[in-house]
Amino acid sequence: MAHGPHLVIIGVGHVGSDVLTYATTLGLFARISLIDIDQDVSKGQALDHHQATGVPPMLSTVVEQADYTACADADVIIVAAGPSVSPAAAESVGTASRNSLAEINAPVIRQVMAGISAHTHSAAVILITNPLDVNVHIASTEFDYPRSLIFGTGTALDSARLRRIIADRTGVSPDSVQAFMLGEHGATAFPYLSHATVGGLTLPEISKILDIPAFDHEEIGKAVVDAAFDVFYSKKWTSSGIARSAIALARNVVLDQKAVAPVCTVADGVLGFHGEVSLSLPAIVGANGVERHLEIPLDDWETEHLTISAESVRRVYDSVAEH
Ligand SMILES: NC(=O)c1ccc[n+]([C@@H]2O[C@H](COP(=O)([O-])OP(=O)(O)OC[C@H]3O[C@@H](n4cnc5c(N)ncnc54)[C@H](O)[C@@H]3O)[C@@H](O)[C@H]2O)c1
Repeated sequence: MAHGPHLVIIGVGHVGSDVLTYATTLGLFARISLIDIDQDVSKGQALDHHQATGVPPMLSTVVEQADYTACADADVIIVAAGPSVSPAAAESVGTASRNSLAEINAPVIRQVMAGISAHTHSAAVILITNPLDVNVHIASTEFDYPRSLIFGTGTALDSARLRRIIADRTGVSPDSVQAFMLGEHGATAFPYLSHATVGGLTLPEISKILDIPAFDHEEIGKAVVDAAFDVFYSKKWTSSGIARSAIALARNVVLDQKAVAPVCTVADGVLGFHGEVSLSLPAIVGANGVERHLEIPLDDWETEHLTISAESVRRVYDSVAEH
């Protein structure tokens, strides 16, 4: 048995398989266990990636097919189980709504959480499956699992897209951009531009210095939300950005980075929420999972959009809640 950090990936379809690729490339884990309801898929992925670790200069990570008993000594569990929106379904209703997955993926998350919590209560569980915020609420409120250890990638991915857009418009590296999307991972996600910076400068300051058009929150918010569909309608799924986001969060846990990231958790005792909904807000992520939320200042537009987002998530959650 390999010693060192242990990652379990549950669901190794398009997204889980990219998570696996980034995880092996990063070399952060000594052992990676794969669980999928389709055992041919988990077996094939495990064999393929285990063989790939023979290629220099990759590390000798053990990649194995597994069942839920592997969760017992996991440090991080990443969940990408359950279907995505099918391009055919999206075409027939004219939109690819993540919320349309609630009915099919709520039972998947209940099955996955039952499997995990039968074997561990100490691994950080990072959820990817959509509708993300609803699934985080189910996992966090219906199971006796430490809440701080359950979180979703949430708007970490949307924030990466936002940083990329601001970087492209200002002509600087995304590394120099500090900016978050907040709220629902979905249509109502909104940009937190009042406190976005480029190289420490506010957006109005950098726009003036570079003599570029001012950033408008409605326009840029729509550009970020649409960015997912630009990928989806051409490639038919999205996987790279989300996989990198999930692995970045796993790294924050394994290396106890205390990084500030917009992750999805039950909002409780922050910005007027009392556990009624899960959505993405800036939080400190380290070895103990989501260690604390930051009570951020919001302007009127941001406050209004946070309320819209919370209402949207809660409505979908109520449609699949088990009372
Ligand atoms: N949060 C995000 O930003 C984000 C981004 C992209 C995709 N997603 C979501 O990630 C999920 C996976 O997307 P995908 O494109 O990889 O789908 P996919 O259909 O390619 O893969 C899903 C995998 O889950 C497995 N699975 C299904 N039910 C299971 C169960 N009960 N237990 C274990 N495994 C199970 C399937 O066999 C399959 O291998 C979808 O819900 C999708 O919407 C989220």
